[in-house]
Amino acid sequence: MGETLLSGLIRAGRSAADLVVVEKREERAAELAERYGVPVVADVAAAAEADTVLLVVKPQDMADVLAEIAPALRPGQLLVSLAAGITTSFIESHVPEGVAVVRVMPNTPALVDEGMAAISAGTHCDDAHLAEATDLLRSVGRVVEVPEKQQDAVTAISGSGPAYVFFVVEAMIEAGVHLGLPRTVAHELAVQTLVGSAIMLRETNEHPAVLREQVTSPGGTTAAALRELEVHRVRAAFLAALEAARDRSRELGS
Ligand SMILES: NC(=O)C1=CN([C@@H]2O[C@H](COP(=O)(O)OP(=O)(O)OC[C@H]3O[C@@H](n4cnc5c(N)ncnc54)[C@H](OP(=O)(O)O)[C@@H]3O)[C@@H](O)[C@H]2O)C=CC1
Ligand SMILES: O=C(O)[C@@H]1CCC=N1
Repeated sequence: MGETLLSGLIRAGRSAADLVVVEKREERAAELAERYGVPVVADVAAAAEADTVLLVVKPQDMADVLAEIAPALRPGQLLVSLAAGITTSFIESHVPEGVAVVRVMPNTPALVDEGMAAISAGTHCDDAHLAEATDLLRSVGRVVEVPEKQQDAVTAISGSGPAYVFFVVEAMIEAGVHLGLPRTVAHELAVQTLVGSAIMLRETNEHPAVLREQVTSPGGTTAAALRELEVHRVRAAFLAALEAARDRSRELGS
């Protein structure tokens, strides 16, 4: 996720000289420096001099990283965390008083500048901090502000969401192959169907149920397929899946 954001910031015209990446593994550091022309350092504390620090480590590593970086932080700086589940109050309790914290839940379509990010302000965050975080994330897609208590649900829908979509496409390709289509053809049909449907959703602004009804001819093929999806409780499975993701996000933050 960190590299996705880094590449987006550079595409959006941020100067590589204004960025510093922290990467401890030498091989990976060399790869990032070569690919993006950014300075890459191994010492977390060295990056703490930046006005804005993005934290893109796993939730399980967050306490260790905060312990490393905290002594070098100063009030007024902005910390932007992209970690699932980690609350702004957890971060605030590990850094000096007055450091501003913004919690963000991004997603991987940021790689193609079609990301969806939800942001929530912590206690010491002013409008300028929130605007800076919004600006960073807007480089790679859309941004909404949500109350922090909604972030676990956001994680379940848009943070993890791309994986569900890829899973469905994968299942459609496998089904196409099962029906006798060459794999390359099944792949192209499924992917373009997804892209076309996604653009329709955004451009028509219609409810998905309306668009689904337009495909569903009375007594036709789509009705036959949708009946099977209902019999196999796909809608209920999505509800259970998103609840599991929401619960896991809460767990990661506790
Ligand atoms: N993947 C996704 O779709 C999304 C991820 N997120 C969040 O983004 C964060 C990163 O996730 P993801 O990119 O998938 O995970 P990765 O494991 O790919 O990335 C985590 C990175 O953190 C580095 N790291 C770990 N410990 C330290 C440390 N002490 N100092 C400096 N760097 C460290 C790792 O380096 P190394 O490889 O050398 O160990 C690795 O590059 C998570 O908190 C996740 O919740 C949020 C939304 C979507
Ligand atoms: O799977 C995860 O925990 C991360 C957070 C949202 C998407 N990926």
